[in-house]
Amino acid sequence: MGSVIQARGLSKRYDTHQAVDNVDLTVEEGAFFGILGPNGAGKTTLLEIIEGIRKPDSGSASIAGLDVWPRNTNLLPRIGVQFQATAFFPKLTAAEQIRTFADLYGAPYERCEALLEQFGLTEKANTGTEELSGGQAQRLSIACSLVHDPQVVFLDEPTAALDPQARRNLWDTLRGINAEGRTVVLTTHYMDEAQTLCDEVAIMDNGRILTVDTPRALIAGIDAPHKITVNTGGIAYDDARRLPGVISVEESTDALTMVTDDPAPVLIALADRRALDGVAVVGATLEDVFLELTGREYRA
Ligand SMILES: Nc1ncnc2c1ncn2[C@@H]1O[C@H](COP(=O)(O)OP(=O)(O)OP(=O)(O)O)[C@@H](O)[C@H]1O
Repeated sequence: MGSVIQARGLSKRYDTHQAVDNVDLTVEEGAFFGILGPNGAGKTTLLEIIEGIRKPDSGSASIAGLDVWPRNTNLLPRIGVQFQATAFFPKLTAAEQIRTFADLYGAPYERCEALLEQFGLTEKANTGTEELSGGQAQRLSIACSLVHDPQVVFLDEPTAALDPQARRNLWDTLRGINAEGRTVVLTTHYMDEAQTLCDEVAIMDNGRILTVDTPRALIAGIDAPHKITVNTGGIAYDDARRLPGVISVEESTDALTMVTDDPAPVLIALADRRALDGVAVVGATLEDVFLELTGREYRA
C-alpha cells in the first residue's frame, strides 16, 4: 500500500490570520488518520483544502494521484465528505435525506437501506431529521457521505457536541468504516478520541503541523512519569512515599496515587504488601505530548 493523500507546502491566510502555515502531509492508504488540535488551530481550513473545496494560497495536494485544485470532478466518486448535521436538506425524513445523496451520486437505493441498517437508523428511516438525536443525526450525515462507496472519507469533528455515550457509540461506527478498507481522515479536538481511534495523528497548532506519528510513538517520545493509583487502606501515605522510585504521592478520599518514572518496582512493592486493590497505571497521554511541544496546557 502506498500513500493516498499527499500535500506539500499548503498555506492559507484570512486577512492577517495565517490559518494554515506551510503544511506537508502524507496519508497512507487504509489509514485512520487524525488531525488533532485546539479550536482555531486551522484543522477545518486544512481539511477543506485537501478535499478540494477551498483554494490554498500556495502549495498543492493530491488524492489518489489526482490534484485536488483546480476542482477535479474525477475525484468526487472517490471521496466522501461528511456534511454537518445542520446541512441536511430541510423537511426530509432520514430515508429521503440519504436517497437524495444517492440521486446526486447515481447510487442505488438498496445502498441507502443497507447504510441505514449498518448505522442503526432503520427504525428512524421515516423520522424527520429535525427529530433525530445528535448522535443519530451525526450517524446519518456520515451514512450520507458513504452512499457512493468512496475510497477516502473526510470527517470534520464528527463527535463534537455529542454526549460521552453517543461519542463512544460513534467511535465504533467510525472504526467500522475504516475496517471496510477505507482511508479515514478525521479532525478532532478530543485528545482521547485521537489516541483511541487513529493509527496516525498529526498535532496541529496555529496553522502548523507540529508532529505526525502513531499515538504510541508520540507518547513514547516524551519523558512523562507514570501514575499508579490504588484504593486507600492497602498502604499508608508515609509508606507509599518511601517505596522505591516513587517521586510523589497524592491522596484523595478513596485513592492513593504514586508518581514514578519506573512503575515495575513500585508495583512489585505494592504486590508484596497486598496493596494492589483497584490498581490503575496511567502513562503519558497526548495531552502531555501537546504540553511538551507547545509549552502550554491543552485546552480544546
Ligand atoms: N472564512 C474565514 N474568514 C476569516 N477567518 C477565518 C475563516 N475561516 C476560519 N477563519 C479563522 O481561521 C482560523 C482557523 O480556523 P479553522 O476553522 O480552520 O480552525 P479549526 O482548527 O477547524 O477550529 P474549530 O475546531 O474551531 O473549527 C481561526 O482563527 C478562524 O477564526
